[in-house]
Amino acid sequence: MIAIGSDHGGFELKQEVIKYLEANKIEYKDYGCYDQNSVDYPDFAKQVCQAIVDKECEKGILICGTGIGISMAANKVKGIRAALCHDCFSAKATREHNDANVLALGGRIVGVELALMIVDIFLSTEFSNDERHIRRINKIEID
Ligand SMILES: O=C(CO)[C@H](O)[C@H](O)[C@H](O)COP(=O)(O)O
Repeated sequence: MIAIGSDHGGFELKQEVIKYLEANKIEYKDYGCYDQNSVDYPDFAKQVCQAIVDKECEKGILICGTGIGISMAANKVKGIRAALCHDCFSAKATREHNDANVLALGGRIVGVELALMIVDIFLSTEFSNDERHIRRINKIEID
C-alpha cells in the first residue's frame, strides 16, 4: 500500500500520480489535500509518514510546489527517509543506497511524464541490502 499526499502546490501532480497508480493496479491511500485550496504541507507530510511508521503503508509519495518543504517535514519523523528526486538516477540510487521510504516531488518543478518515470523507478527498485549502506542508514537515525 502506498500513502500519497500533497499540498495545493502538488495537488495537480498528485492526481496524475494517482491515475498512474490506478492504471498499474497499485494500491494506495490518498491523505489529501483534495482540492487546490491553500493548505500547509507539514500536515500532509505528517499523515503520510505516520501511515508508514504505523506500517499501514510501505512507502509514501509527497508532493508540494517544490518538494522541498514537504521533504523537510517528512524527514523530521523518526524512521522516515524522504528523498526529493527530480531525476531518474536519484530515484534509483535513493532506493538502492538509502532505502528511502518516501519520495518527494515538486509539482511546480517537474513535468508529469518525468514525474511518473521517477515514481515508477522509486516503487520498483529494491534496496541493495549492502552492509555499507545499512551501516550508513543506521547512522542517520536520531534517538
Ligand atoms: O513548501 C514549499 C516550498 O518548499 C512548497 O513548494 C509549497 O507548496 C509552497 O511554499 C506553497 O506556496 P504558496 O505561495 O502558498 O502557494
